[in-house]
Amino acid sequence: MSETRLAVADVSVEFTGLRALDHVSLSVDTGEVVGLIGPNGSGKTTLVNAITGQVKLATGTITAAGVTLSGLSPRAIALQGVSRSFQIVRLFNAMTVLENVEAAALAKGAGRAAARERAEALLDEFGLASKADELGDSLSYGDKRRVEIARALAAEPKFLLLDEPAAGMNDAETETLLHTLAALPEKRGLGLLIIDHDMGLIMRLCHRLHVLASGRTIAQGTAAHVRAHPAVIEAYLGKGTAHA
Ligand SMILES: Nc1ncnc2c1ncn2[C@@H]1O[C@H](COP(=O)(O)OP(=O)(O)OP(=O)(O)O)[C@@H](O)[C@H]1O
Repeated sequence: MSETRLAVADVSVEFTGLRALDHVSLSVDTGEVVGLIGPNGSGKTTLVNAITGQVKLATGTITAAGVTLSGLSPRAIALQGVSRSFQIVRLFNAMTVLENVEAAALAKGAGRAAARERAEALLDEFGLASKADELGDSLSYGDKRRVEIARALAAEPKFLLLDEPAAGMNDAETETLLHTLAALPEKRGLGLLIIDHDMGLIMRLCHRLHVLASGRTIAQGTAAHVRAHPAVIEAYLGKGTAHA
């Protein structure tokens, strides 16, 4: 079992009357960016929820750096070095940007001075230093998304899972985010799993792609391999959408 791998093995998730994930296996190694794509309702967010303990598994196991995550609480999973952002941003609106990021470092056990230092460095990295004292609630949508990623990183994760980080960003913001995210795996020694509907972003950022349709893996591999895969073409064209 690899000490540097997030491994999802044979995972199924069931909701009443619906198998949202059907025996899915996927891995993310340290230093790697893996894109999770697929049409609407294909199970992408459910897979991230399964990894972070928000939904129960009907089959399978999930390990991070050799530690079994399945069965642990979301908080215990976070403490094992798995951080995430949400499709719908969840900031502490009554706290400042700096406090939002600092809180995540404190929750992971950093002392006050170290947490402040870590939070300030992250705000710099994400172009948010000038907004440090603004309340979460007052930020633009793009800024909220950046704060959420900075907050996830404040926990110094081994694996970072991002659910549509570029949603609602304009082209310039997306471009800046692309460069920031691309640098993360090497700079911070982490593995990145990213869901996004922006295929330009996904194709440029990811080393490998994993494609879901109706809860099943239909293709995986490089962008070139996946783009040419008949099942992928059919899944997208069949639904009349290119939404990932
Ligand atoms: N808590 C839940 N209870 C019941 N059904 C759910 C729940 N969460 C998700 N589903 C269903 O599971 C399926 C997969 O949903 P999921 O949100 O994982 O898809 P997705 O690929 O992330 O979609 P999108 O691209 O639209 O965000 C959908 O049919 C969805 O309606």
